[in-house]
Amino acid sequence: MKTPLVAVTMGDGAGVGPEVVVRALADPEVRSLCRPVVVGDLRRLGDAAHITGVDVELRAVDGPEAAASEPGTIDVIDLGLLPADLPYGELSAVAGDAAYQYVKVASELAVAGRVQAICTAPLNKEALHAGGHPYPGHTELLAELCGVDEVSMMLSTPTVKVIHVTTHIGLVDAIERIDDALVERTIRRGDATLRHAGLARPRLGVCGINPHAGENGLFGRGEEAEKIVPAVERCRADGLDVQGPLPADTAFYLASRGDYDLIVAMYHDQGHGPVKVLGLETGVNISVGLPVIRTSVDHGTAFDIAGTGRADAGSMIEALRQAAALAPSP
Ligand SMILES: NC(=O)C1=CN([C@@H]2O[C@H](COP(=O)(O)OP(=O)(O)OC[C@H]3O[C@@H](n4cnc5c(N)ncnc54)[C@H](O)[C@@H]3O)[C@@H](O)[C@H]2O)C=CC1
Ligand SMILES: NCC(=O)COP(=O)(O)O
Repeated sequence: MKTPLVAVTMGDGAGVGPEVVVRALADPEVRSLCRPVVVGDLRRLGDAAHITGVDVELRAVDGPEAAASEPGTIDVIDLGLLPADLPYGELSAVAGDAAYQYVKVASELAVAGRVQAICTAPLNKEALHAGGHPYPGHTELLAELCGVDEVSMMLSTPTVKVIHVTTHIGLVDAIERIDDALVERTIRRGDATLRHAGLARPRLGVCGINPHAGENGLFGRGEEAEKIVPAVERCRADGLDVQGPLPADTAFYLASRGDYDLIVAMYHDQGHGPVKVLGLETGVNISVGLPVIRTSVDHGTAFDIAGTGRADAGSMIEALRQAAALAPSP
């Protein structure tokens, strides 16, 4: 049986993206699960193979259809956008623009059905902006490229999964943006995703916004009652197994001991903080609501170690595993 074709974007060439990509794609287990094709710069990937000591042949291909399964070869759609002397660990508008172009090509391949999933290495948001693409991140960029209005960010680890109601906006704006309709749509997207993954009736815990979920009006301005309770009630009325609003700190403790399959976080750091504490190696970022499958590493460009060969590829390997698991049959 053929494994799914996955377009792997190289991310920001000044960061650890090329290193985690070559390390992950040399992993025999990854190659038994999918046929990857990297969208990036072949020369930079060669540099990364040298830095990491990964013994691999890099091969330029015109399209994903030629992608091989063997771990000894990495197939690359070479956009050739980066200068040979691009420094590691420094913000670069050229690398930011290139990272955008890789995602654009990968999304076109996915929308055309030429790959079954996209898996992204990290881009640097400041570089992306400096390169002329003012998107908050991949999620919003892919939503626009795929013609979708709203996408949710899910972080998945073996113990805790979390979906976010808001992500890359300021905290004051996030609280302003949260309303019961957005909370409800996020709950339903999370529930549907876990059902699709095989859970018959996922158990969801919904965080409050304020400390102790407002402690019955002691803290905050009644945001829980106004923005969260109606959404939870509507979802429960439809038979979803949803509890909340819960104190966010307790919600993550309860999820870690197995009481919930998915936590619904109201804003970026509420969901990301607990997941990052579990380690960078196993976390995967999954876009929920796109017409294509997209997974990503759960870490950033790590400019402090880029070019040193120290980058751990665990998150990239897990992101590729999840991409292969979620992808439709080729
Ligand atoms: N999927 C994506 O495209 C993501 C992109 N970013 C972007 O990355 C940039 C840097 O973000 P930071 O907050 O500094 O986080 P970061 O994840 O790049 O770095 C935080 C710390 O973790 C370490 N680290 C990260 N990845 C590692 C790996 N694979 N192996 C070993 N150590 C690793 C770094 O060396 C650093 O000490 C920002 O522009 C941010 O927006 C951040 C998260 C995800
Ligand atoms: N905090 C997660 C992150 O920054 C990744 O965002 P995206 O690029 O996947 O939208």
